[in-house]
Amino acid sequence: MSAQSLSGSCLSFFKEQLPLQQYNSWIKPLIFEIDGEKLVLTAPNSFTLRIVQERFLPEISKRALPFFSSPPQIELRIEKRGSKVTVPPVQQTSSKPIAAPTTKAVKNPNKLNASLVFDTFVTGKANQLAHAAAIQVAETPGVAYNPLFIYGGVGLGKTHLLQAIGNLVSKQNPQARICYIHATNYISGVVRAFQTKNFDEFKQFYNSLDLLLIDDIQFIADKPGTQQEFFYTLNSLIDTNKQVVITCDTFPKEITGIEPRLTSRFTCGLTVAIEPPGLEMRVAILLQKSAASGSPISEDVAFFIAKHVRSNIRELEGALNRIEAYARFHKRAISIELAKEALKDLLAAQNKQVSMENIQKTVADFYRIKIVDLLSKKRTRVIARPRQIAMCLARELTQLSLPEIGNAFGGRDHSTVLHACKTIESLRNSDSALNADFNLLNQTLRG
Ligand SMILES: Nc1ncnc2c1ncn2[C@@H]1O[C@H](COP(=O)(O)OP(=O)(O)OP(=O)(O)O)[C@@H](O)[C@H]1O
Repeated sequence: MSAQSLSGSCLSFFKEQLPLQQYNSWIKPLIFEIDGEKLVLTAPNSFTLRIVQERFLPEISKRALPFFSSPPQIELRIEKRGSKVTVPPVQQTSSKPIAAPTTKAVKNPNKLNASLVFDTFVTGKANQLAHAAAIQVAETPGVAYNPLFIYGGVGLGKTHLLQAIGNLVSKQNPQARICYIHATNYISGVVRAFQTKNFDEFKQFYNSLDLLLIDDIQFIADKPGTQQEFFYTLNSLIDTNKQVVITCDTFPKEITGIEPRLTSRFTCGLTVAIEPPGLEMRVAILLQKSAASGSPISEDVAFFIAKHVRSNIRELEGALNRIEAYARFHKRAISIELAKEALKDLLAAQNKQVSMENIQKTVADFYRIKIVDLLSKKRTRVIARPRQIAMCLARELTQLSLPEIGNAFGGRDHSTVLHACKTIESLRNSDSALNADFNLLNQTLRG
């Protein structure tokens, strides 16, 4: 029996049971794989993963039973950059090669990527603080902000900045001992150190670094052994003025499953957000990327793409690549007409509006409140704030008018919706945790 039949069984079950928007958001993107006696489920992002874990796992386990000889172990993963984040062997890089602490020579996908430098990083309001902090840290490692903690949604440039810091430090000081590592690989290193009882070597390796760049730290959630080890590493490096830079998909205090002493250590240097880029910045990125690839596009075309691809920079790059490939294949120059043809599927998908039902359900799930409360007259902060966020998202993601939105939230006045939008806009500037929630919800709803 194959993973395909298992996936088919789950998909058809949930398609019948759930509203289409929910099915499309949470179930359809899942990848089902069978690995021996294990079911591996891969979700496109951590939010989807959390929702699946909380709401659908029992039913998925039930549906999986006939495909295994005993109740299967279920492993959850997140898909990243076209490949899945699993727990591969430890790899690290250094401007001066450093022996890996627990692995034999392996291919090194975590090597510093020479193209991810500050010169190719376009800046704008959404990332200028993070960019400035990154430059300062790269120019004076261990002195300015330690650790530097950069957080933001998927595909917004966190890895790029992390790598740019590594590349600049390496250029300025070729002797520096630098390690760029994805958190999943760090976890794997801890596991191997346990297995091979090689903790001294493991600790020694990390404690000897001049610069530790650790990507997507949220993956160490619910891994107490790794957290303990990382806590010691972090303290040891910071205490000896060695620079640590950490990236994460959310604000430190918002990561669940991480010990408070560690999250509090994360915030003792500088915490900066990267936000989704605005229209002009998306245009600037497209112009830069197309010029770098040798087929510069016009501003008109860049505006056209940027207006339609709003979720993140990785998707912007994807759209540009698709247009360039389409133009090459058809031997035509890039124009708005050609861009429309190349992005036909994407544009068609976008025309399907995000529904009010999906916004309310997603926000309620996210804040763990009931939809009826969201629509009720209750004014307690735990209900009122998510309600204002949902209204603000509805304004941004649907074509509905203010009175229509008010109506959908238990018959409220249009001025209440306007007030909610203004409140959230202002809070997004002053409350970084709320801003991160808003961005995550926005990205999830946009799909
Ligand atoms: N400001 C920018 N200027 C130019 N390119 C950018 C910028 N931000 C991101 N990119 C490009 O967008 C792509 C995605 O960025 P990156 O991998 O750094 O995102 P991320 O925030 O680490 O995402 P994830 O959370 O999925 O790991 C990369 O190819 C990167 O070079």
